[in-house]
Amino acid sequence: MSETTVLDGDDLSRTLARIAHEIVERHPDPSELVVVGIHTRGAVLAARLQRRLSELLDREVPLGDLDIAFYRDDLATRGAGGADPAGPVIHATHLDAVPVEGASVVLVDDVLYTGRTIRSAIEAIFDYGRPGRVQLAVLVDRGHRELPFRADYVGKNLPTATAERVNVRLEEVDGRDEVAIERGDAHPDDPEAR
Ligand SMILES: O=P(O)(O)OC[C@H]1O[C@H](OP(=O)(O)OP(=O)(O)O)[C@H](O)[C@@H]1O
Ligand SMILES: O=c1cc[nH]c(=O)[nH]1
Repeated sequence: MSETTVLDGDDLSRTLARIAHEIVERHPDPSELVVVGIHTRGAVLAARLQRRLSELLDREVPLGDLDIAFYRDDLATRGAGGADPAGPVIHATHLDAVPVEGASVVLVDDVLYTGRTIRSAIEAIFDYGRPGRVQLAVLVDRGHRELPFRADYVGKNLPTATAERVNVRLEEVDGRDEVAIERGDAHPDDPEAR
């Protein structure tokens, strides 16, 4: 197993600044803007983006976070709630105080891969209200979609093999900011590994 760093802390900070500016450009009426992050690292990124957006717009942009564990379509196989130690960790969802109804929700996650997390997140949001629209911001799009989603704001497009993993590390969770590609040990003749 080997790892290559593709974004360091400065790159990550510049990337978030760019995404914040893109969001502002595409929201002529910022009063409808709401930011919602997906646990765990998507919520951390959403909080950072919300701080930048609030500064740029000179108004407090509403911020929420959600845990999609109970909405996953693979809940039965992954387990949840702690019965299976390999299952997803359940966090609280904080959307009650967020004006989702009619809003322009910018959903934030660290990695976009199959798209299943995003499908679950949209389902979760609709339990709290009917947004006017939902846009997606991700730090990394690594390809390999299994559902028809694309991101509106992408920090970095990172073509990957399925045997690889993108590791997003954030100061608040991991002690440092970094994006790295971890290479698996797939056989070199395996077309999926290229
Ligand atoms: O598009 P998808 O195929 O749904 O994959 C993307 C999701 O997967 C990751 O979480 P993961 O379940 O790997 O757990 P993590 O929080 O430990 O990174 C990542 O944080 C995204 O939320
Ligand atoms: O490579 C991947 C795939 C899913 N989630 C991640 O964080 N990285």
